[in-house]
Amino acid sequence: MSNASQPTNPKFQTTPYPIDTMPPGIPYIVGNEAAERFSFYGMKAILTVFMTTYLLGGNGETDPMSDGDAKFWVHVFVMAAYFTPLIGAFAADWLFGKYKTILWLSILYCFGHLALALNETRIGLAVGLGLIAFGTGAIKPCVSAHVGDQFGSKNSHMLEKVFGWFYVAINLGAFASTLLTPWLLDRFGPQVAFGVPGILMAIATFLFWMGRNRFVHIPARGAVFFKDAFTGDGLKALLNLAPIYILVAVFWSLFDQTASAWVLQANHMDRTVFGFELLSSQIQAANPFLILILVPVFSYLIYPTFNKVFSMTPLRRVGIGMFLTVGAFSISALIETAIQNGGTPSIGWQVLAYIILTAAEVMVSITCLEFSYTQAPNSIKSIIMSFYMLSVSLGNFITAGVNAVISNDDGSSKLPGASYYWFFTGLMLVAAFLFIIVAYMYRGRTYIQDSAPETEIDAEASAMN
Ligand SMILES: CN(CC(=O)O)C(=O)CN
Repeated sequence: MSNASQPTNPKFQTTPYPIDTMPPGIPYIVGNEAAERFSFYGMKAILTVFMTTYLLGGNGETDPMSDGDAKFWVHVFVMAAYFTPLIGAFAADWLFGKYKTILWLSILYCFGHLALALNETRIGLAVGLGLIAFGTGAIKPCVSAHVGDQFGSKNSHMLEKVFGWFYVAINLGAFASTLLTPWLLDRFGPQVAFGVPGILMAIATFLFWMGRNRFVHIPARGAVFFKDAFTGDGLKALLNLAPIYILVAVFWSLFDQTASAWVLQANHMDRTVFGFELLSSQIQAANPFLILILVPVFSYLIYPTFNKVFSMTPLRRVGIGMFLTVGAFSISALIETAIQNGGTPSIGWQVLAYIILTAAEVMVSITCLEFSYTQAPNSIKSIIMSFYMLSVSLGNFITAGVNAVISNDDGSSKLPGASYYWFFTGLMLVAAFLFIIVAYMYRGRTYIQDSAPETEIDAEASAMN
């Protein structure tokens, strides 16, 4: 299938380089992603504390939100940030191609950071978060698909490892910013704390532009896009993947509570580590830090070792990851019981929950990224990636929805204390069992940019066996 449906700059390479080594555009994409994720996670890390402590009213006095409202709005924001990928994917695959879509929307994203840094009221918050949700979400599926587009049949064997390293870059940025921005907020206030992530987003945009002559630019499909996307192979791939994404949404519903419920829980824990008292929002840095350790451990030790006795196919990894998430949330439920009984448990218990949850993330999230890319027909790679990202949006919709339903008028909760955590643990357990059935029934095909698709049987074998 030819990709050259829409004109593109004639200087640009429009098919993968016929090489068996690392494509030359990868360092620019990975560098861009690390800086962009620094900006996103830095801002997100301080969001709950900003809303519940620093937010100003129209009269310039502090006018903070309640814990319940902050939890609700954080999840609405993340839900929006993972809904807009669909818009970016349409823009990229149908009209503009991935490069232009990413570049223009990144500029919009920078303005979002600017609004947060310059206006500390609900207006600045709404405008800033609106622009950021649109920018970060709409570029996200395009960036992931752009990684895959750099590879052809000769170097496609490197895809699994590259998606692993891509994820490491994300978390390198996230780790640095999750430690730094809470400290900036505490020390210098919201303008500096929101301003620094904005500068990093500007650097991310510049880095991406620098890579323009090294990238493979797969052109947009133009008029034939809708036919490709919603008939034949495109529709089949979407329908095959939909049940998987719906169940993976439950994983994200729990995972993203590390930015809300777990931060609020950490307020009631003993956060002293080696004589230093960490801020409750800084504990979130445990996740990206653990990713940096666990990705190589899984790639080079756990998967190869397990593969000798039990093939760790993509769908099996995702299923195991879901059961691990049940374990992680059970620990947070037990921590909550201890707090309700008047205790001040050590933050070490939450770190233990983070270790299990991050192992689950490696198995669910990285696998889904690579799996979604390979299962998507070539002309709608961004679209399929955006449908995967909708599962994150759906997950946060579930969390925001549950929080809205359980909140009483007086600010108390219908699921008080540990019952809140047990509710989500039970939901995850049900989803994990259903996933076993869905994975068993999955039928799909593998597509790489310059090769013919594998047959259903081949792809099924590589997915399940
Ligand atoms: C949720 N992610 C992926 C991302 O793209 O941000 C993480 O890396 C969380 N550790």
